Amino acid sequence: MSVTPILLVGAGALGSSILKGFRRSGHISPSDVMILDLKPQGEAQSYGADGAQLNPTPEVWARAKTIIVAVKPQSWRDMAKMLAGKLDPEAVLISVMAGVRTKDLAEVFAPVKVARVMPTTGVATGKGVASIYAADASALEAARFVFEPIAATATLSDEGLIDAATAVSGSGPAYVYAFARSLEKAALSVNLTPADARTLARATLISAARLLDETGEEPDDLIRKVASPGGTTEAGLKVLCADGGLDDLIKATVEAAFKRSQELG
Ligand SMILES: NC(=O)C1=CN([C@@H]2O[C@H](COP(=O)(O)OP(=O)(O)OC[C@H]3O[C@@H](n4cnc5c(N)ncnc54)[C@H](O)[C@@H]3O)[C@@H](O)[C@H]2O)C=CC1
Ligand SMILES: O=C(O)[C@@H]1CCC=N1
Repeated sequence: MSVTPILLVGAGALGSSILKGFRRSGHISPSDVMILDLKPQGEAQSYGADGAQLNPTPEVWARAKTIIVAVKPQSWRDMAKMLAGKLDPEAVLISVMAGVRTKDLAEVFAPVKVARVMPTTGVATGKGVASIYAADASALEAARFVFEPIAATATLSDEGLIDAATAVSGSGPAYVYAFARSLEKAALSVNLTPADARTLARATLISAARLLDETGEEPDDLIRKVASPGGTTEAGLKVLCADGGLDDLIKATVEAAFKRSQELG
């Protein structure tokens, strides 16, 4: 199976993160990448300088073996008008768009095979998260080849689960950043300086995540190691988790994102 050259359509927040991930992992080199974007910015430009083809002619991009579509769900049909009928029939199209269904993509791009992937912007670090769904074996293989070196992956058995993955991990980094923001604000309210509040909130989140990663321990076990009986953490957790409040809030958050993902297509 030949995965390259890869055509990335849309080098915005996520597309650029994917490019940065390729740079980190080295499994796809810039010379194996073509980029189509209406207004190519930073990472796309620097890929161009390093050998990627930036907005090449259709004769050139039509040779792509893998097409990664990373435009907004609302603009995919406009983008499709430009690509449909011009792609290599043996190519695989990987959509990272929330909500847009395989059935709709296949209708426009057949006989090109389709995979759906829901990554996080963390792929930029080479340690993102990506959920993968493809009914076709070659499409699944291509999606794994592209994303496994830059993300912890989950292969989903049913396309409907992509909406769930979108709500949990696709959107998830923003929930974590929102928590960081709240912790920083709270640090100010107990009189830390803005600079210290920023450092402590961020470093706490990063070091806690690192411990979760490196120890493989369950959150409950890690909580027990922080929370002394009758101590400060216990006092804080009594507020944070009172009456299942945190569970309820996160559940409602994920359900709202899940519903929106179902609507987006
Ligand atoms: N940002 C994120 O964390 C995640 C985003 N996604 C999905 O990735 C997709 C892209 O999202 P973002 O990167 O956040 O959006 P974005 O707005 O930052 O990037 C979209 C890019 O597509 C380009 N574009 C639009 N129409 C085009 C066309 N016809 N031809 C070529 N380029 C075109 C724009 O110039 C822009 O650079 C969305 O479908 C979203 O659902 C999925 C997972 C995570
Ligand atoms: O907010 C969104 O719709 C996209 C999908 C997951 C993350 N960002």
